[in-house]
Amino acid sequence: MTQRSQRPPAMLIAGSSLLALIILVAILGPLLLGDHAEQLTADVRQGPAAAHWLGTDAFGRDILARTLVATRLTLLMALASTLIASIVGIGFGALAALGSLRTRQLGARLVDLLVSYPPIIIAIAIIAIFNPGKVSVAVGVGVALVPQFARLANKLTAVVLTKDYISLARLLGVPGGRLALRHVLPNIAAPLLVLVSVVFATSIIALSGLSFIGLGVQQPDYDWGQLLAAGLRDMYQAPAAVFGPSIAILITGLAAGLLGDGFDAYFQPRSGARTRRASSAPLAGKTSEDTYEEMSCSDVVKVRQLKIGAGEDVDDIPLVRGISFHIRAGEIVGLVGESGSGKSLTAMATARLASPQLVWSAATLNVAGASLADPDIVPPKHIATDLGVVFQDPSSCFNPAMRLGAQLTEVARVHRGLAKKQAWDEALNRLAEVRISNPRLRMRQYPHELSGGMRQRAMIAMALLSEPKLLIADEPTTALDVTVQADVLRLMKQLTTSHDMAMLLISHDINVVATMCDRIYVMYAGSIVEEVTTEDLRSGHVMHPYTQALLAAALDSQTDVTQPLQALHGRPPEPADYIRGCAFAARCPLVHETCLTVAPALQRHGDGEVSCHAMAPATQETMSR
Ligand SMILES: Nc1ncnc2c1ncn2[C@@H]1O[C@H](COP(=O)(O)OP(=O)(O)OP(=O)(O)O)[C@@H](O)[C@H]1O
Repeated sequence: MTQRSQRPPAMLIAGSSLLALIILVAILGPLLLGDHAEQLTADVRQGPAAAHWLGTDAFGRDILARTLVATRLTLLMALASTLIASIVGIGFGALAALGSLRTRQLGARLVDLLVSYPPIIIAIAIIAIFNPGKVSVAVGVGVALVPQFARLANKLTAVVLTKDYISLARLLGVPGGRLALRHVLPNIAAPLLVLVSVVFATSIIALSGLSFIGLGVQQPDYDWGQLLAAGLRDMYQAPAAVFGPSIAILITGLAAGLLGDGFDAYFQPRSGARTRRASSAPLAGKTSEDTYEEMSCSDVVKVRQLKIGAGEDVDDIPLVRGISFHIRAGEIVGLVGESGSGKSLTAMATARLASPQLVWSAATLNVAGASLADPDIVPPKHIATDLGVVFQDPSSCFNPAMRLGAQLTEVARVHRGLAKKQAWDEALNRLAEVRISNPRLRMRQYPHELSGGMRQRAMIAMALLSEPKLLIADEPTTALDVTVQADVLRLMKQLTTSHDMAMLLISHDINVVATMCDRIYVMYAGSIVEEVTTEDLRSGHVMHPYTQALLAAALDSQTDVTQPLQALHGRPPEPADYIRGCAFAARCPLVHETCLTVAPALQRHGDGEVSCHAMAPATQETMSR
């Protein structure tokens, strides 16, 4: 991802000016000096003189003229090598990263293997197969430099694919080719452009070196490498003969280097990124529309026994351990818990956006009327419209290489099939609705030109454009300044009412969910330990010792700030350390023998549910004795 500084740096101007001059020489040299360079004279092996500034060669030909004429062939070969290396390398590296887990692993290994071979050996092997000549040397050097592009493109693509705007693009149903061209390529272009200039300079040196040792350009053609070889043979009689081609190689290398450094300075890593929706991750195989099923109840989401694991099997390294929840139409449901409890994974799996590195299963996964519990089923297209996602970090959710207007209108066009003008007006209306100042100006700006609060509002506007039935908001205000947090939360609550949508709000802040939600699920170590209504939460009627501890540790307007807060000591266990019993046992003030060996089941409690042995009547009796 790239961010342009206001002005092209001096290096970029110097590099491109120098290269333009060299290209001019390459165009005009053979036209104006072609005959002169071939002219045989009796003045053989002469030093520099007024008639021949760099002297003459063994046939009395003017070395300066030959150097200038050779510019065209040398540049054309370097250009061909660079094009072969970049097109094949970027294509291979990016496609390998975009493929399935197995393709990615294989691709990465192959790239590592190729990089370990010295390029010059690969080039010589190819030339040996096709015989020395200008075509074989250009192809040989090009192929030899493919791994450099492949490795960089592979690594950059892998990084870009972790960005939220890619997840959202997938949810949007953007096809693979378009995803690669519009969302991946522009965001990996800057470092690749720098590499292009480096490889261009490298290929000139490699091509000249191969011509120098007789494996490159053959008579009667000549390039700088061949002129250098001829000059070296006559060096003792006419030492100036090597100056021409050497200086030409040096100046061209310098121009490419300046251009590369200039690009590097011009394109800074950009902090922003942009949103769109995504179809779920692994999605191959069966088609999806047939999986559509009407749900008889008012639930927008119904999940039963959702398990997510990081091993071969969902139970190997369990991250989410068989949780069940539901969200009714128009309802705001909170998912609260400490960092690492599995909130984001739950939300992403619900949207079928779980990372392809993870395995998951669910007895039921009904979202907006579609049954998505089979990981091999491609979610139907309407899921992309019915689900909106607002991520924690607004800067990672916009494509930094596209203006806000282009990104917003794309959502309206893809989701709702609106014409360009209509989509533009719709996007403007949404920006105004989320109270972004001067929406017309913002539409023309890049994401990095907006403040964090504005970007978050823009992301909400983008999510609204598809008119979703459910908005998943993953810590939507955590990255914002406290002064705008409350404002954004208030706005989101208003929007759920005005757009008649449900919301799954993820937060580690129990005060936030208590203010925003109708119902709250409390998560701990990959399990839901309590479901509680807002009224009960606000009045402190919570049953699980963990929920009680979260409430006690929270600061709100009623907190007596003269008294220390009751911190919850210790840390949640790592997934690999989950015990058979209750995961909270090590931190629980009510811990009992049973807690260490038997996992507590969820049981109804008032309007909610709780999973704690201390709440079970039998255990309560035991404990009170
Ligand atoms: N792709 C992954 N591979 C392996 N483990 C993962 C992956 N993604 C998340 N995890 C692990 O899963 C657990 C739950 O992560 P998750 O992001 O859902 O937590 P969270 O409750 O949302 O926390 P936070 O508020 O910090 O985001 C953590 O232990 C995390 O390290």
